[in-house]
Parts: sequence; structure tokens; C-alpha cells
Amino acid sequence: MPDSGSLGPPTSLSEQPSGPPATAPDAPAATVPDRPVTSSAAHFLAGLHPPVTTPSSPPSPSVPPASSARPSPPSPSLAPAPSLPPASPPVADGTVRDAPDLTAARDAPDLTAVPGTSATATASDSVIRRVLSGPTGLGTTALSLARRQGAAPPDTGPAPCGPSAEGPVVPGLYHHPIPEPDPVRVAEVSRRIKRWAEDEVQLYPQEWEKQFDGFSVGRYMVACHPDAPTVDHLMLATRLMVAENAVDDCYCEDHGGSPVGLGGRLLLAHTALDHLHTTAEYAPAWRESLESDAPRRAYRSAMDHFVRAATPSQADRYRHDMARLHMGYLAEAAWAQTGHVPEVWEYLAMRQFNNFRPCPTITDTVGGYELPADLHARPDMQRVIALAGNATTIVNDLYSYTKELNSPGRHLNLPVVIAEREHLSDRDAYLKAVEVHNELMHAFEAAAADLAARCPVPSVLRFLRGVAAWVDGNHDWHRTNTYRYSLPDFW
Ligand SMILES: CC(C)=CCC/C(C)=C(\C)COP(=O)(O)OP(=O)(O)O
Ligand SMILES: [Mg+2]
Repeated sequence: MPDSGSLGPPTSLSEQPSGPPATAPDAPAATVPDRPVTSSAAHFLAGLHPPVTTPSSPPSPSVPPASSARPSPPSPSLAPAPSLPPASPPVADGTVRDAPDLTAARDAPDLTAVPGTSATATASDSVIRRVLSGPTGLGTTALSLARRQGAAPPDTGPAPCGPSAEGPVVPGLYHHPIPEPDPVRVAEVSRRIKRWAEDEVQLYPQEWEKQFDGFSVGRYMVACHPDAPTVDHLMLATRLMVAENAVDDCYCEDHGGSPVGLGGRLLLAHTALDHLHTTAEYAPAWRESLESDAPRRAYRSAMDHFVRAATPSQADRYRHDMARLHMGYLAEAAWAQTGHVPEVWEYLAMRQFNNFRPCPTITDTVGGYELPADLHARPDMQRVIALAGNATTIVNDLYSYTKELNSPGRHLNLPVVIAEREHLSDRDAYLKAVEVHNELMHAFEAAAADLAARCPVPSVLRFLRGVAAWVDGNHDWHRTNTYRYSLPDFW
């Protein structure tokens, strides 16, 4: 039996922009622009990342650790913004409060304005910051995410949390530390996902249990979705994450996967997400096929749960992102079959598809609201999403470097491809991959901040915050998952 409760339809946030109607800009540049962030961008970024301290790795002699609490490049004309709670935090009954009124935000004085900044920028910053900050004043402290962290979700019990020792940050990696994920939520998500994996989809044989626990998917998803109104919402993301990894492991990689015949397996599994519509004669065989192996059982069940909670356009967005992912798997497999090492830019193109993108792009469904399809489709939003996906995926390349080095055959990742194609030592190639990651992160943040300034619609702002939270949670999970990952000895 599915274990989700009633999620209800996604809440529709007010779409009243505070400025002139936002129009989609021209297609974004294909390269990462190297330009300073604007004042409103800097405010947006400052609001995203309240200061948090986590153990840091030893400083590198050649690569100074990138500051995790400051946006870069710095904007000297701006005062530091106070830390902001998440926009539209959940209320105690598990529903999501509507976003604050933009009209009121526009009229309110900007207490953080700095003399010397332009009036236009200041007004715009003010609106963005107030929208992001969520409700304030008497009676609203219960809406704070930090306060909610102690609240016990329903149906708690003993939970199989995976190991999650503190791990070092890759030296020089630009990232944002996060607060420790709510342990009560982590325990409950971990308990429920194990029950789903074992009882509902028979995901793994007994001997893989330790690896399942070691994956720590409960911690992962709680870290990545701090604004999820309920554990049921978190479960939507958690089931999909487990299913996506089951397909990757069992079809492509370590658990029996192979490039040989991958296209056929992936296409048939994809029909669990994007159903076959066929004749009465052939439909039963297709339906039966969805129960015939663990990856398909997992995709089918996770998608059924997701579709019940998502709007049709959110479900379709997810299907599209998964088709992208499967195309990326196929390119990686084709190169593995022929022993081809792509050029660095070709590798980055493949990795833009074989990518975490399907995970941050469900942030609105998991948050209980909807980013409308036309706003999701804007080229500037697409650029933000692509950059976020690329930065998070290169984080994986860096943290999984030694794991992949020790796996059979040659496993491509960014340091390996740079070393081969640019004739660098393993160490120099790894350090260059860190730089590539950092540039992608800065470009993501600049693009998100620009979009927030250009289109300060509540659902856009909340979605951008959700994607940024996913980026940070993803880094934290990689850093802390010392069961799965360890850093090379380059420093
Ligand atoms: C969760 C999801 C959509 C995964 C898609 C692709 C994927 C597994 C990654 C981007 C992670 O990369 P990789 O396959 O290298 O994973 P590990 O390094 O083995 O953890
Ligand atoms: Mg990897």
C-alpha cells in the first residue's frame, strides 16, 4: 500500500508582479558570462544563505578555500543583508501559506538600503527581499523553518538512518554550508523509504541493505527540500531519488549495469513514467513488464505517487527531464562501448543531460505549490536550471572521483577527462575541475539573481530559492556521505 497521506493540490501563489510585466529575454548566452552581480542580485544571494559553520577541510596551498558564506564576486556598495527565513514557509497544519503581498512589500520602507545605491535598484531589492523573507511579525514565528525543525511529524518510530559522518569539503570548492537537516524528519523519511523499498517495490536483495542504508537518502532529501510542508511531500522526492539511482545502478553501473543493450532497457523503463498507449491486445504485457524488475517497479510506484500530487504540467516537466537524463546515460554508454574519451566540452554537454536536473526541478511539487509552465519555460529560467544542474553534477564528479577511480574500467568524470584531454597531472586536472565547478556556481547564482530581479513573481522567487536550497543540500550530502565518497589525497 502506498504510505503517502493526502497531499492536496499544489497551492497557487499570487502571480502579481510588482514591476512591469516580465517578458522573456532573448536566448541566453551559451557561455558563462564573467561579470559582476548587480545590487539586486547581491541582495538575492545574501538572502539565500544565512551564515552557517561546518567543519572545513585543510586549506590548500595553491587553492584557497572558497568562502562559503559570501557571494562572489563581492558587491562593495551593499550592506550585508540579514538572514532570511524561507519564503512561504509551511504552517503548522502542513499547508503552505500564500506568498506575502507584493504591493505591501513595494510600499514598505527599505530598511537595508545603502546610501549611494540607485533608487530603482533599491526598490527592486526591497521587493525581492521582502518576498523572500516570508511573513513577519507577531504570531509568525511558528512559520519559521528553524522553529519547525523540532516539530515531530506524525507516525514516527524507529528509523534506519544511514551513517552520516562529517566529511571534509573539497578544498577551494565554492559552496554554501547548510544547517543540520532536521533529524526528526530525516528519521521519519528514512523509516518510510525503507518500508517502501522493501515492502512495496522489493527494491534490493538482502545483501544490498547496507548500501541502501549507506546512501542516506532521508538525510539527502530533507537537506535538499527545507521548505517541504510535510513528510508526505518529502516522500515524493525521496521515492523518485531512490528509483533514479536504482535505474542508474542496475541498468548502467555497479549493480549489474552495462552499456550493452542499455537503450532498450531505458526506453522500456521510461514507459513507467510516460505510459504506453496501445491496443487492448498488447497493453496487458506492457503493464506486467512494469513489475518485472526492481528499477521498473520503483519508477512506476514513485511516479504514481508523484503524479497524484503534481499538476499535469509538473508531471510533464518531470517526464521531459527524465528523457533528458536517459539521453545522457546513452551518450555515456556509447562512449564507454567504444572507449572514446570526449573533449572536455563534449563531456560537459553529456553531463548536462546525465545530470541531477530532475531533482531540483520538482522543488515546487515538493513544496506544495506550482511554478506555472510558461514561467518554467522562460529561457532565463531554463538557464538557471541548467547551471544549477551542472554545478550539482560536477560536485558529484569531485566527491565520487576516488570511488570511480577504484571501479572497474575507466569511469569518466570531469577530472579524468581534463587530465586526458589537456595533458594535466591528476592533481592539476582535479583542481581545474574545481575551478570549472566554481564558475558554474557563480554563473548559476548570478543568473538566478538577475531573474529574481527581472521577474519578482512569488512562485518564481520561491522556485529559485528551492533550486538554490537543492544545490546546497546536494553538496552537503556529498560532503557528509563518507560511507560512499572520500576525497583524493591531493592536498
Ligand atoms: C538522482 C539522479 C537524477 C541521478 C541521475 C544521474 C546520477 C546518478 C548522477 C548525476 C550521479 O552521478 P554518478 O552516476 O556518477 O553517481 P555516483 O558518483 O556513483 O554517486
Ligand atoms: Mg560520480
